[in-house]
Amino acid sequence: MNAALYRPGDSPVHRLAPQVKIVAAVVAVLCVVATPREAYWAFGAYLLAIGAVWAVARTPVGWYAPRVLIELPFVLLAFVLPFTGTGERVDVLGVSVSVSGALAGWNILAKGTLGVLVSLTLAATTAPQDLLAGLGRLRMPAVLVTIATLMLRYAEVVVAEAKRMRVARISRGDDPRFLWQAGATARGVGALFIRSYDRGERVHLAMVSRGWSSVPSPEVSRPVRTGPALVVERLAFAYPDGHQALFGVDLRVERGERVAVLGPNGAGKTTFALHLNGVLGGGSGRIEIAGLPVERANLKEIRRRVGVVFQDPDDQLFLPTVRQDVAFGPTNFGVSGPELAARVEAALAAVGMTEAADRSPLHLSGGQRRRVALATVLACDPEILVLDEPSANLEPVARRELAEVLLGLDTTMLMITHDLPYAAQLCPRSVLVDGGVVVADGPTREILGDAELLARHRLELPYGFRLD
Ligand SMILES: Nc1ncnc2c1ncn2[C@@H]1O[C@H](COP(=O)(O)OP(=O)(O)OP(=O)(O)O)[C@@H](O)[C@H]1O
Repeated sequence: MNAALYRPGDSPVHRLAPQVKIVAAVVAVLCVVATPREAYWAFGAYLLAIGAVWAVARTPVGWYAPRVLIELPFVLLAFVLPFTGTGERVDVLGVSVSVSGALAGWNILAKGTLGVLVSLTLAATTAPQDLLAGLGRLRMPAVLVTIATLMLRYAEVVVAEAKRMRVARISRGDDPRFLWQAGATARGVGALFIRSYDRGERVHLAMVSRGWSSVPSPEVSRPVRTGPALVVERLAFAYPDGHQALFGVDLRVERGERVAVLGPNGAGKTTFALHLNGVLGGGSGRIEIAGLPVERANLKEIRRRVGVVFQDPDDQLFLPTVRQDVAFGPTNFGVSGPELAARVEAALAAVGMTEAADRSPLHLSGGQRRRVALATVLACDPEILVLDEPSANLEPVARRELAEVLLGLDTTMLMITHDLPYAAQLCPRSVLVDGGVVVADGPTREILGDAELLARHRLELPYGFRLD
């Protein structure tokens, strides 16, 4: 939705500092609100001023027209008030209308419309992340900036989920235009909010894992890196609802190793991965990344070192363009200017998505999104790359191309996968997780060659696949 509200451009209005535009918009709205409702000339002047800003911003009236529909509730209220108001009444075309009700309706309609137009003008000429940066520069309380950031993404999530559910309903013979489908529509709205809440939470986790923080964090320190890339000792964790997902995981990974994390559904693989850069925590045990303990004081540095590519690329992508999404992580880690541009270009080139830099991630195919999601993490230049189901939903060619990209990286890699041939191709070593513990650890070929071990943990090689 934020992409739908923002209309990229290069006008003087677009180039104005976002904090200046935010202050101007707030002042404009306050002036509108304080204007006496009988000062009709003033409302006309406001409208002219807004029109002048549109002209300078080169945003046509047609761009605003459909979006102005969000003020529909104001219009309905303004329409009802003249009929329900009390006090002196007059006849208009044979209908009795309350004078004070009509004035109240006009007041709401005029001020509501102007307020909405000012907000739309701000949103149309300022990219969402610039708006958030502007709020930050205005020293808005961090909690408000956090809420605004998440509201933007949440709005987008709700719209995307609604579209998907609508398509799914129509494809099963439902026609949401008909009134008798209202019951199904209402149930759909309930499901929509639950689903979008879940996704909103996952998006939040993905943002946090790329160094996003609502509160200013200390500069990233770069302590000397010593020892193995990763050491995990007796890691145990229960979710807030009491469900124990990890029961004491032990793992040691040397630098440059590529390790597959295998295991049946619900084994605890994703829960484990989310601990590696402190997105989940609060259990017991110890994790060290290149000698640095994963604990609150080190989280920024840990998240720079450990990049997690989430299972669903839609959780990872939330900005209007691919380029902005790829720049999100490094920006959080303090990279800017030419270095930032170079990182973004290099990450997009590594995954073969340079051409898509200025497209909306929402308009890409599943395979392309997966590659961009990988680029968003590569741009952070992590020492350890954690991939959750990288080959899921990929067509064979995209799957092979992704394998080539991954084989070309020299980072330490942990790859959670159900795709056993992919594990065999990419990872010399595998760990098998089940019931929240590591049940086997060794060369991938040995683990995949042990049919009994695989069967005990609900794993099997695909039909026709042979280990050479
Ligand atoms: N937010 C949550 N709250 C409570 N329990 C959860 C939550 N997320 C996961 N679990 C539970 O924790 C256990 C481990 O889940 P996890 O997602 O880590 O498994 P997984 O090995 O990644 O599974 P899959 O292969 O299906 O992705 C499961 O039993 C799951 O139901």
